[in-house]
Amino acid sequence: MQVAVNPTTTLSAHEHPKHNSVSFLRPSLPCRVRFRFSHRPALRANAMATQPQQLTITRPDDWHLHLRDGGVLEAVLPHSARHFGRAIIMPNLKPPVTTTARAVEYREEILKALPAGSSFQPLMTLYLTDNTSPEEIKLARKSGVVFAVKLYPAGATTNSQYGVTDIFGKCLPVLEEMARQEVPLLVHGEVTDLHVDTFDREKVFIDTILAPLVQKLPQLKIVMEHITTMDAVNFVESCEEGHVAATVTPQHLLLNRNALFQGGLQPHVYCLPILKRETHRQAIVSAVTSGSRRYFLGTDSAPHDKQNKECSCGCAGIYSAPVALSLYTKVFEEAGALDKLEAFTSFNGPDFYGLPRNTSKIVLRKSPWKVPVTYKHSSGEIVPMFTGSTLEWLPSDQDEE
Ligand SMILES: NC(=O)N[C@@H](CC(=O)O)C(=O)O
Ligand SMILES: [Zn+2]
Ligand SMILES: [Zn+2]
Repeated sequence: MQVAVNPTTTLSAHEHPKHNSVSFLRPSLPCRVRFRFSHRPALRANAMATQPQQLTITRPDDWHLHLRDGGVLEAVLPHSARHFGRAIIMPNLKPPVTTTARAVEYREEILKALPAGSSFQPLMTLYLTDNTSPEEIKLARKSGVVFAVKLYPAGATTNSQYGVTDIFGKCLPVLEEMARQEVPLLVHGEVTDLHVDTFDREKVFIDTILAPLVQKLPQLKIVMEHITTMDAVNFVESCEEGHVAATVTPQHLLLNRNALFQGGLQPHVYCLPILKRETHRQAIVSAVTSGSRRYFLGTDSAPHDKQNKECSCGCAGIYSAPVALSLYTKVFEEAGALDKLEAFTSFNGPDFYGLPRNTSKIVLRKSPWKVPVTYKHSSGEIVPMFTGSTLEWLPSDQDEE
């Protein structure tokens, strides 16, 4: 990774002096008030003196992405394809992608919707159900286009109603086949028991499902998707490196649960697992910026039409694809860990999946830019995370420089 302290001077990242930085939750998202990052002025002046203005990093991948289909796919795909080399494509369509044959078709739809000249690669996944067969896993492996299988506990999140009702009762033969074929299991890690408090669902899932699963099938590769708690961090750290890893979203690094209620109910920061309290956010930031190889970028960018977010029973999901790279960079900058950014965005994911790292580069420049208020699609519009606000880091392709 190269770091430029001004646009003309380039240092390698490890030579760069760590700056004093603050990591705190800025007051967020009052109704109709634009989100703005604020630093304490004294620290800001100090930080400005040493902070780099430009970074060149290996092209990142997104290891957790919802692209949907039809008009929404066409509208959102360019935002991911612009800067990411590859993405793990989530299978929770309506109806879900439960077979390799359907994954192959869906992949074709995505490739067709790509902007001309894009080399973005969709890495497909299967949606695990109570009836998925070990045979399907062999087909998936043989296809060369399916890279993982996704576990949605039935009822846990958007379009999860066909998900698994009893993992140990119904899915062990499939999971054993996945371990044999080295197909990773991606996990939405929340229990669905209505008696369990929403904020505890990840921890209870770890205790009652994930820990026993790792004990039973230590060879199965598992990615705990979109982790939100220090319990998840502790769990991931307790497992063998290379067997259990986690993706982390921009929202769980930047926001705590206050953001949901700041100045009124805020549907555009509602996602699952729900935002947690500040101590959990801090634990995730520390884990991710520590340089550990167990964590990698997964935006969980999850577009829903504005109407389905701003209504009496709004959908869970935050559309972050256009802003994610700016936000991750911000998080690492605030933690004084810009030298660890590239491993998180571009190395740890492919290393875990056993895929080559990307060879092309992107440039992240400090150049304030305004997030559009909405993005139109064929039958509606999508409100992005941090709608209408100004972000500091602007990503661009190296050859655009
Ligand atoms: N994260 C979300 O809140 N929503 C996702 C589903 C998921 O990843 O759980 C979606 O598909 O909308
Ligand atoms: Zn999920
Ligand atoms: Zn998701």
